Amino acid sequence: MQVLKFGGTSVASAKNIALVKDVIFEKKSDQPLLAVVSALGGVTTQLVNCSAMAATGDAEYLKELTQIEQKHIKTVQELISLKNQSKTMGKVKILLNELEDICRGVFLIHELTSKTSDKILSFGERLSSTIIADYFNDLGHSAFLADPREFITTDNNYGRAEVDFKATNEKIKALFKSLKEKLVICPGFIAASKEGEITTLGRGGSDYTAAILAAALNSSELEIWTDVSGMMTADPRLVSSAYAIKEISYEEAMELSHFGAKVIYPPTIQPVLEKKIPIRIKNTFKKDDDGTLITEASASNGHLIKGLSSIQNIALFNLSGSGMVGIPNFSHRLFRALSAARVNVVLITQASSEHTICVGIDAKDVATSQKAIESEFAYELESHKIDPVQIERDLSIIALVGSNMKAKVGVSGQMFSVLGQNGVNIKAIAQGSSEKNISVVIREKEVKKALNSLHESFFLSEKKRMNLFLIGVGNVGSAFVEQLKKQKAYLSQHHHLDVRVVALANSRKMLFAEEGIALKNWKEQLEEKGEKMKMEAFLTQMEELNLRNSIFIDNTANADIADLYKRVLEKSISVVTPNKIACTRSQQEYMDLKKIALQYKAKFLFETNVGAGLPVINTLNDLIKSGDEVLKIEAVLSGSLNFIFNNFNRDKKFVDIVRQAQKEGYTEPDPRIDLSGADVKRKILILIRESGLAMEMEDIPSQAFIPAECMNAPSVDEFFSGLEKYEDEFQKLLTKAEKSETKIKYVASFNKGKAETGLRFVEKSHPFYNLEGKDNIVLFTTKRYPEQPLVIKGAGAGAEVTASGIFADVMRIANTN
Ligand SMILES: NC(=O)C1=CN([C@@H]2O[C@H](COP(=O)(O)OP(=O)(O)OC[C@H]3O[C@@H](n4cnc5c(N)ncnc54)[C@H](O)[C@@H]3O)[C@@H](O)[C@H]2O)C=CC1
Ligand SMILES: N[C@@H](CC=O)C(=O)O
Repeated sequence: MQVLKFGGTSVASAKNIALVKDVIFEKKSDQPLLAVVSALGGVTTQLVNCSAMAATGDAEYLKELTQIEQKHIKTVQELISLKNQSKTMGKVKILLNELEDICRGVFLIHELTSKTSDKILSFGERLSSTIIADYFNDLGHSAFLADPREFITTDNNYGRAEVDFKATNEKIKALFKSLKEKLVICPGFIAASKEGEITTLGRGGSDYTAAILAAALNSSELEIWTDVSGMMTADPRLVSSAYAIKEISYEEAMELSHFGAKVIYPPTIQPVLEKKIPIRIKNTFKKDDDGTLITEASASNGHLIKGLSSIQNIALFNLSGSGMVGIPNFSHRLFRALSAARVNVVLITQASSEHTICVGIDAKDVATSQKAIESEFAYELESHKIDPVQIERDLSIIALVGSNMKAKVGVSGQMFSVLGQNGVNIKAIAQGSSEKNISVVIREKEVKKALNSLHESFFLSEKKRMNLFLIGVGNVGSAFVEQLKKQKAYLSQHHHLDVRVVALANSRKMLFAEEGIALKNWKEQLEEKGEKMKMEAFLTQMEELNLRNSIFIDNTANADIADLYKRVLEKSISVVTPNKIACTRSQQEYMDLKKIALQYKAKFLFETNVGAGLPVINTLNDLIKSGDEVLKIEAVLSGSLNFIFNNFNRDKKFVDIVRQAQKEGYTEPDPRIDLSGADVKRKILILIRESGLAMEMEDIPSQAFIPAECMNAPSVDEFFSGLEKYEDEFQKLLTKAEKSETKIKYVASFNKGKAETGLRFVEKSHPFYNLEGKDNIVLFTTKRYPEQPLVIKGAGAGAEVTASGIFADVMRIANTN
């Protein structure tokens, strides 16, 4: 006998029931088939509401009843051919009339006993099975309508009756032995007491009916047809990359279902589990999907875990106090008090110091639990042997589930590190010695982020998603987005990375898309769909989205945005920036940012602060980390000034070359920052600090080569006019260089604790002499490179190279997280 169970969604409408028919007709086997059906989707809830209303004397119950009637009548009309319709309609009407009479009785006497409630609820399955059996008969497939009241015998614990398996199994075997029909339709959920009264089997009742039948009839498999394609690796409403698990063991399935994957309700599968009958979960709406096969011992999926589960609405009770230590009776009293108050404890942890004990319960039980605990420990609380009970709400439990975790080192380490890197604080931890489940309690608002980052980390074949929040889409920012657009497919294929731009902003507009902005026409989208840029709104939205692996990229030269890094890092969101402002504020502020990044497990990366895309800071970091010491730095650090002096000649005016450098995207948004030497001062300061030394901007002297009047011009335009006026001064610099057969370079140096910046006329023999175009050069003389310095040289300005440096920082974060 093949046993299939169809849940409420599978039989919610005539259209869905037709899909059930397809599933049944496709079973080509000669074996008879038994289909256990639930009530039409939503009907059980309607019956509960209807009877509750009737019991309180609310005449509105009639409306609910009418809706129930209409739903069934409509299903008959849509499902059964005209010639057979009146027969089925007659049966349905009889049942509906009976239901109406019972509800009227409840309404009149204002009383709903659990016995009557079971009677009322039984109509859901009785109606659905009657219609479905007649539907098959109408299609010419003789179907037998079984009545579980005749063969599932229970006690009279109404609402959740206990099955008498001995009697039940005998009756089932006897009945099915004599059946001639190849197709049996059986209502789930209902049974009868020994006295013949209708009873119901409680939560998951239809699954239970199917499991009882499959076990009694020794079926080779039990199929549970529902509206999902099996047990998923995580809740698909929270983790979009979750997928159906192909094979899972009973134990794993029970761990997962207990923790949220509500495809099966563990107590209901007990009968098949005892007989080791496999259960297959299938999707009525996608019948060709594989589904999940649940067996005694499932094959490995090649990963450490089988799935992730989550339960929301959890509250934690924390009891602590010196009076608890070494008192054997303490936990017994706690759990007895909770049990007496009918509170289900979902999670327990106790520190080995015995100084605290922590229990997780459903948030709806908070008041009851608090009352029970405070009353049980009234004396200890009053005498301060234990501290006042601490309650934390708005929590969730998430758990890693899988037998493969057993005896594997580092699983919980991986879990905690992934959560830590994403700023998810763990409030409590529980792991049984079976090592099949590691549960942690976290804040409810972190659940989505936590599940997604764990899912990515434990199912390595999946893509790891990186979420970018980008402010500044000028020269550098635009080049970065364009590079990302080109590289997206490559990153996905070769690095398993799904890098998404979740937010884009310039100084006027900002645009957010949680699932990522389509980069094809990002500029138009920002213009057309973007809302007014407000920094606070940008940050709040980014924080509220609370996405895993988030990176804030600041491609501006703005001080107010640099002010935000602290707040961003404190949310465990990494910061990548070419903006030099944050790193060149006071030594204390610079150190604080680094400390905060470390504390919140976020990265603060700014490779492009010096030498644009050149690997200057990373090389220096590697030297220092490996124990080297910087003795001297000599460098040309301004791409724009190098470009200007390399192109300045008798045929070109100085101001025109400066304009060209700006046009080419080598200067700062405000070119006065370059021409004043401030940009170079910032860069050498960053190198000194990254060498592990302390210094302030004011400690670095610089020689100005631009007349003060020009530098102090109130606007960039007036600055350019000023440059024009002082052309003769610049020509003098050229004459000096020509006469001395030198080249003009703006040089930064650091030696014996002192830094300097300024113009130098370098001779042919100097390594800076042949520095072309917009190139930078950095010479590090260190303890390990004492004679020949370590040299880094190449393009030191320009949107493309800078963008690629930012890209490299993003990849560093993606690869370490
Ligand atoms: N151009 C280069 O070669 C290099 C530049 N950098 C740095 O890159 C950064 C960006 O430079 P560019 O792209 O050349 O500048 P840009 O002026 O072309 O672009 C700046 C962008 O920031 C936006 N922005 C400015 N203030 C804003 C605010 N308050 N809110 C939102 N958006 C704001 C602007 O709208 C614009 O989209 C600067 O910090 C610069 O020092 C670093 C290395 C090399
Ligand atoms: N304006 C800078 C580029 C960015 O750091 C330069 O000219 O070097």
